[in-house]
Amino acid sequence: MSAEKSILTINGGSSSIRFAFYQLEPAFALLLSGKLENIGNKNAIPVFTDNTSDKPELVNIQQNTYEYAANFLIEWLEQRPEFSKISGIGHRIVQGMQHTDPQEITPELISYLKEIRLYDPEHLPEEIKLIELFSKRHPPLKQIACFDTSFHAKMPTVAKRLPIPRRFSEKKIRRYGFHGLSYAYLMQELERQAGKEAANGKIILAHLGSGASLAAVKHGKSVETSMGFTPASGVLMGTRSGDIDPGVAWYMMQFEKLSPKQFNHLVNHESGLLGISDTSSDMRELLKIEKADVRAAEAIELFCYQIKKSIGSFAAVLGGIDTLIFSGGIGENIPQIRSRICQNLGFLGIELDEKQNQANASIISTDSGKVHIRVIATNEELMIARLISQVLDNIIKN
Ligand SMILES: Nc1ncnc2c1ncn2[C@@H]1O[C@H](COP(=O)(O)OP(=O)(O)O)[C@@H](O)[C@H]1O
Ligand SMILES: CC(=O)OP(=O)(O)O
Ligand SMILES: [Mg+2]
Repeated sequence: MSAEKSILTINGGSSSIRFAFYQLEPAFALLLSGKLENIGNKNAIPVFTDNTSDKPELVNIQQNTYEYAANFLIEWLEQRPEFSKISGIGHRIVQGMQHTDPQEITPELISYLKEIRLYDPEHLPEEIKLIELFSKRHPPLKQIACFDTSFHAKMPTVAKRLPIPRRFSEKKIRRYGFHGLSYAYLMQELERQAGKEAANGKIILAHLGSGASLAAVKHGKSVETSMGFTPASGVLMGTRSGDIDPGVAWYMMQFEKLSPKQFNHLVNHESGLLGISDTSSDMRELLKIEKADVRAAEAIELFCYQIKKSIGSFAAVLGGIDTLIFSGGIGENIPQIRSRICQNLGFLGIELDEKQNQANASIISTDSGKVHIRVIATNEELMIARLISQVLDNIIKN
């Protein structure tokens, strides 16, 4: 691969798009990165930030639709000198069902993703839109899909099963798990920081962002994770309910007369921290008001409680725990939340060093605590770049 070559990574979510340009040789120098946030959020203006500049550019996007925001971003990217040098674009694709390995995005793959796009209406439609916009404007550019499910693809069958009639497993309706690009990056980073032996142990990874999940990893392999068939499941999140009694779905449809679309909106956009607090999906905001507003306090309490429960059950699955890793916007930046999650987990060997924790240090466990507790900043974009570098040469040759 030529020394000039670089790639663009795109991480498109339901309300944000993150991007990064990486040089491939020397690998993986970051050339430019940024994000567009608040797309489609009723009360917020989408904001575009260029992270790498000395004077970060902050632009308010006038029209709050995904279409407009995506077009704005693509036009902005095209004007960067870095764009003319890219040899491919890597996309994070949240759900691909049986597709898990990084692969070229072909017309066949796009039509398959379109078939399943409403399985995850919060991520897939927007991800497909971005791919199609790039291919319309730059047909020769290779685009590569990197699936968020890949990290969990070899979970034991028992962890993949859903206890519904067998015929649905033929339709591949099962547990998949997500945030896999983040988990793969955290595992590589753990090995780099703590060595092979640590990365081979019993590990619980907590990716706590506006979407949140946990994974249990043994001998480097995912054995359990909190999300299942869609990223609406597992622990409660910023606006997502996480797991709820299936009977609640019945109640909502039968008695509250919610349509499937309205139910999806309820569990993905009106629930979680926002639903309980009635105020905000943003943990920082809730922490500011929790003393004065019991609803905010209750939302935070339930978040920490559910994550604590997941840690306990994952420790049971793993038969112990050697390392606990906090990541994502909340996991990386909010000591009070880490502290509340870890409270009373001493029986598992989880003991926080509060001074280190308050300092957001990379190791936040006490010397005597059996479990190594770490804070690692995740980097899904860099993981996409690493994955692409392994397949791009072959894709270009073919
Ligand atoms: N620098 C920060 N300091 C404190 N909290 C943060 C910070 N960055 C993000 N958060 C919190 O993390 C959550 C968003 O996480 P993030 O990982 O940025 O979300 P996303 O899933 O969209 O990538 C919000 O609840 C926010 O309050
Ligand atoms: C899989 C998932 O939930 O992703 P995000 O947190 O980016 O919404
Ligand atoms: Mg995220």
